[in-house]
Amino acid sequence: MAFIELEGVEKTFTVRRKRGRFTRTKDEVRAVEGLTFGVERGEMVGYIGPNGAGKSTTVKMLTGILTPSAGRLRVAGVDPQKERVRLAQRIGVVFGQRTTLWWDLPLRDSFTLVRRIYRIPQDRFEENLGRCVDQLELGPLLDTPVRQLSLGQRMRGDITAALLHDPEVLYLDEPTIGLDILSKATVRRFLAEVNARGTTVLLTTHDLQDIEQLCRRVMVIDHGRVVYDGGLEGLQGSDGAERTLVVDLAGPSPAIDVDGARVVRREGDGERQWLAFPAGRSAAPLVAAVAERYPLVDLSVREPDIEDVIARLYRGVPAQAT
Ligand SMILES: Nc1ncnc2c1ncn2[C@@H]1O[C@H](COP(=O)(O)OP(=O)(O)OP(=O)(O)O)[C@@H](O)[C@H]1O
Repeated sequence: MAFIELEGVEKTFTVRRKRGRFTRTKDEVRAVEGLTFGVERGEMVGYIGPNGAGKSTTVKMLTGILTPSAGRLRVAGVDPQKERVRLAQRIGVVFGQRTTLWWDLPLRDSFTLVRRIYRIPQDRFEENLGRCVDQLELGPLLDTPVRQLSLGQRMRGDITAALLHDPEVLYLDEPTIGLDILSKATVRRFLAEVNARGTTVLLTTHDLQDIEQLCRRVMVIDHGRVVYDGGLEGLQGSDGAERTLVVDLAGPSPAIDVDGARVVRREGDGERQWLAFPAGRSAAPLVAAVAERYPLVDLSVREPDIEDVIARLYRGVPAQAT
């Protein structure tokens, strides 16, 4: 059995809506339907999808906050709904949009409270705190009340709070949202290190650079279903994705006309042109065709833009999955 395992998991919300003065109707929202996947111990997996895809609902079920309407779910062998408190000792959660720290207390006191809540032995607490403070550069901030911290500083505090009890699994929901470039780099470096030490990480983010830099595996979810599960490279080579051949010609030229590619951009009088072609196809025949008919001086191939590929993937999924 995988470390995190979901089998046919569904979650339906019933929403009561007022229609007219006396009538109310019940609408069903299927947040997650038939979700099946496994994550092995020690993996770091990107869990991405458009707004409303069902990501938060999944994480809430994995932490035991929500109960699935159907299906089976296990985290580290534990059923989150039945043993939520026991599971809490083994997982850490960071929600980028809201803090779990105490607003009026200095950062240091928030960490002490976390120690008491999780009953963390003093030596383990000190060792973990020391490492986080050091790597996340929190030393000068320990006596600052949380409300006075910048978003990036607060986020680093939240990540620390989630790791003090040595969780085996870490769920991260938008851990770099709103951070400046330096804070993002610090947080990413730290998360890579946390994962390298053996913590299993499920990372939800809209910043695809987080995924590119941290995750070998990515799951794309849309309308409550997994629509892609694999490496980022596979996503770049998936249906509809395109690579671009950039060609430099010896002089002005009309739009290049060759089979299997189309000009998407021309610079100057056509000395430089960009040709899009399916990502899964080899560039060699295309290069040969261009070289035969045009005065080719230089060329390069660009991989598909990952944002673009994912946008296509989202659009390609039918709105009403059956
Ligand atoms: N408590 C609730 N009651 C009713 N509907 C809900 C509830 N929670 C979520 N939903 C609906 O379930 C669907 C999935 O929502 P969810 O929050 O899981 O998406 P998400 O992928 O996390 O989105 P985002 O990227 O915006 O956070 C949406 O249609 C949402 O409106």
